[in-house]
Amino acid sequence: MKKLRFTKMHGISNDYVYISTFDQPEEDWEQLAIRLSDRRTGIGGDGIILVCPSDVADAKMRIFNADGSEGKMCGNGIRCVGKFVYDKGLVPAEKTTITIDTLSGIKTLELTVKDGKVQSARVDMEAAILRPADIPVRYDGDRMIDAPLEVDGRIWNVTAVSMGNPHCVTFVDDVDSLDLEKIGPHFENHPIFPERVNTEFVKVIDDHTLQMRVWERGSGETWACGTGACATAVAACLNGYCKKGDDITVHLRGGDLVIRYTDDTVIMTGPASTVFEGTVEI
Ligand SMILES: N[C@H](CCC[C@H](N)C(=O)O)C(=O)O
Repeated sequence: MKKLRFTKMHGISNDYVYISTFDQPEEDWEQLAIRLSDRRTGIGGDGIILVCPSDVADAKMRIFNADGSEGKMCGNGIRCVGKFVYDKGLVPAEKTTITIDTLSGIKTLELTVKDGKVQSARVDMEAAILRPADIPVRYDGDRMIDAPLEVDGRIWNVTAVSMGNPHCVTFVDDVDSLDLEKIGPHFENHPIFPERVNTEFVKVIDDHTLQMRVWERGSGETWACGTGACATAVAACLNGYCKKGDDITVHLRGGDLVIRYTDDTVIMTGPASTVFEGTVEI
């Protein structure tokens, strides 16, 4: 029986099983993501994240959702990958600005370190993508902003944004009362999103504060979504609720992220936590 070493980590309760391939062999990650994510028969998580060697960055990450599908970017995940790489000495202790390669390109992180351990990270998430074909979303206009969309018999106004992965943002008067288990899958699998979609349900608190719940592609409702918080802040600016250049606090079920949307990039700042280490028989 083979054993696999893992580290359980989370970014404001968006939790993943982190596995290093610096010193462990490749496996069937799609199947393992399904098995290890199960909160009763597995380790439990919103998916698994691989921390791999890279020739072009300090490390490379791959993320697999709980249904085994591979995502192209994970905001809460990349902060934890930065913590994993630094805390385990995969970069020198003086190196607190690191790069992580992803399927959505190389991202730069500025790590906040205390007592030799990363507490949080400021991530340059790069430019928001708004061209429908690049999100992708089947939509004729040049950007999908505040557009009506029928989902499960109701009309919602949605804004489509990619942060390297697809997001559908809709603004509502109250997020706490939404039945995401019912409505989430209808958004996730809506035919206008050929690669499915992550959906953010957002209440505007004021011009620099948002409250958000998220139904993630491949994982269902998670307690936080970093790329989703970025897409939400971008959509709030595009819809006139918030202003470009301001720090926007996004309240998620698991905690807060601070997002700044400028003309050429999106900056996300938030915590990263290690819960426990272990080995699992596979
Ligand atoms: N479910 C997402 C990947 C995880 C993103 C999220 N956990 C984050 O923190 O950005 C997708 O399939 O695009």
